[in-house]
Amino acid sequence: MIAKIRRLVIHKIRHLSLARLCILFCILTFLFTSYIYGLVEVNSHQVVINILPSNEIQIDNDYFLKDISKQIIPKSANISQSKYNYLNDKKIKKFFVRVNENVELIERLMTETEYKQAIGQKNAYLSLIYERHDKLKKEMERELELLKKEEEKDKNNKNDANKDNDDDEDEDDDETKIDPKDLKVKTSLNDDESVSRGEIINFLKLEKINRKYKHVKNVEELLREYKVHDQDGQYDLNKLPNIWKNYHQKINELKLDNDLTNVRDVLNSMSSEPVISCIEKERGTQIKLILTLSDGTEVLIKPMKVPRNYETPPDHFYFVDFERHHAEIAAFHVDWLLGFYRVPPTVGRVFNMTTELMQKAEPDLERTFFISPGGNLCFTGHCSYYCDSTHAICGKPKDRMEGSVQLMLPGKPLVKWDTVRHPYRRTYTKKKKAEWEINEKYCEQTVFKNTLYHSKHFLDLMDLSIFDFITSNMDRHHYERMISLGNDSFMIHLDNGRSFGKIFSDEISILAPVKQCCFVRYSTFKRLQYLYEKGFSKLLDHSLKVDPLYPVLTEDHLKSVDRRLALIFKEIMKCVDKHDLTNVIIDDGY
Ligand SMILES: Nc1ncnc2c1ncn2[C@@H]1O[C@H](COP(=O)(O)OP(=O)(O)OP(=O)(O)O)[C@@H](O)[C@H]1O
Ligand SMILES: [Mn+2]
Repeated sequence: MIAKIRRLVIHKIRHLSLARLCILFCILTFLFTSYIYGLVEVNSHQVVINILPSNEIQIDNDYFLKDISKQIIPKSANISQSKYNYLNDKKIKKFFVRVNENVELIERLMTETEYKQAIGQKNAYLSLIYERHDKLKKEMERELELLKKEEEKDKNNKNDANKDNDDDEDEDDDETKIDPKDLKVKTSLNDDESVSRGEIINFLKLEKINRKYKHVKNVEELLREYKVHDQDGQYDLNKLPNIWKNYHQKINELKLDNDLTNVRDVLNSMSSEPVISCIEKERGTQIKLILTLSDGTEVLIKPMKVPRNYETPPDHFYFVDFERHHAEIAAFHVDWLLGFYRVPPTVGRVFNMTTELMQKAEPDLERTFFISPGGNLCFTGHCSYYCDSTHAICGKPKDRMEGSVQLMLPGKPLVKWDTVRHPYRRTYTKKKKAEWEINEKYCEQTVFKNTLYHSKHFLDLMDLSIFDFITSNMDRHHYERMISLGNDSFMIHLDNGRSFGKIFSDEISILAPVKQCCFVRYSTFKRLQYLYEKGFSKLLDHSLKVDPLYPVLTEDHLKSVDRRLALIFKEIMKCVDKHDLTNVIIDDGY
């Protein structure tokens, strides 16, 4: 009997281990096939399972730093100082002390006489520009009139001579006609003129006084004005999607909406609202989709093309670099931590390509969908770069696709945008260098002389350079502003898809505006110091935890932002050696 029981137990155990073996085998096969089919994405530091999270993303309220003046330390960000070796940089620490000792000088308001003098100088340059503009316009008008008179004469002559042969000539005439009304103001002074550094500093400082009296316009006012002048009810808030009430209306001349609750709601809805329609964004060099969500919100999608640890190959130029969805998401968080609020809310989302994209796509786009030999759903779309089947966007696996989702900001006819060519634009050619790359004096010789930068724009440009250096974005050819909110409205930091392409090296040329012009906005400096002292990468990682595609940045990417922050201080310190502290760190009241 005992022997019988023993045999039975042994048999059971054998059976059990066989079952265990079976389970183990199943798990291994699952992991292996998942890996092969891309269900599991291998990052440099951890394995992420790409499964759509629950609809509600949990957003941690603590991490968003609302206002620099309050300097809230996120409760849950427990920062271990020892991890950040750079914090021991004695020179940077000493520099902070020095800045602190000079706060009164930096923050000092101009005296009345200084103010009047600065305004006088600024207006003198402006009137010079407008005088020239008017003169040129009048000359053009005169020429146009002469041309018209000659034309009439010609016509009369032709009518008299032979009436048959005038078809070709008419076309030629059309090209020479430029309407003087379309003449853009040339904002730069002439080559033989110059503006001194001292003058520029005064122009920037007078903004601090101007700001006190400035009315900060917002989109809500534009809506009200529109209603007064136009009764078609196009912008009737009762009919407009909620996003207008909850976000767009609060965009103002200084920044996008930075109300934590609003932004949290926008991120939540963008990552979960059902898709109503899907079209391709026109005129893009790389594929971008515009989706309308069920709550009426319009969003811009950049699909995942490369994994998180993708590095731009050393032989690839910035202008052929792939756009990266994770870069768009990370850039939003960097901008928020820097306290700029100039990147529209951006969040990650996993799409069902069949039901959310293909079935909602316009016919032209829908036709580009196909099933790959690997059995995954793919599409190419239409664009000038990478919209061919070798670069198709394919589900990983089947029809699951990651993408960045960015809120589309309001545009025409309510809000007019202005696009400005960046003065430190690269050439977008393989061989030619831009002037700023070969001329160390480019800032004084060109930027100083542009009256557009005799305003807070100049320090906005420095902010943009700092932001782009941190995110390593070499693709800043233009910048845009909502000029309906005012001529000095903030620079919108759009199109960050080509950032975070370098991980282990830093592209110091992105910092050229700061290096050459040697200015940094005081509030930006304080913000950078705050991030440095608290641990930038730690805060950034913490911030990114709210995203459904976390981890958005690899650990090496995170390390790179710490490294770059330290480099920014080193460049500012060099500037201070050259020009003195109060001529570099400028308080323009913004
Ligand atoms: N979130 C947004 N809200 C409103 N308009 C936007 C938004 N994002 C982009 N746009 C508009 O679309 C334009 C093109 O966007 P983006 O720069 O991302 O595309 P692009 O095709 O990559 O440009 P390029 O490839 O030439 O650099 C922008 O200049 C802007 O006018
Ligand atoms: Mn672009």
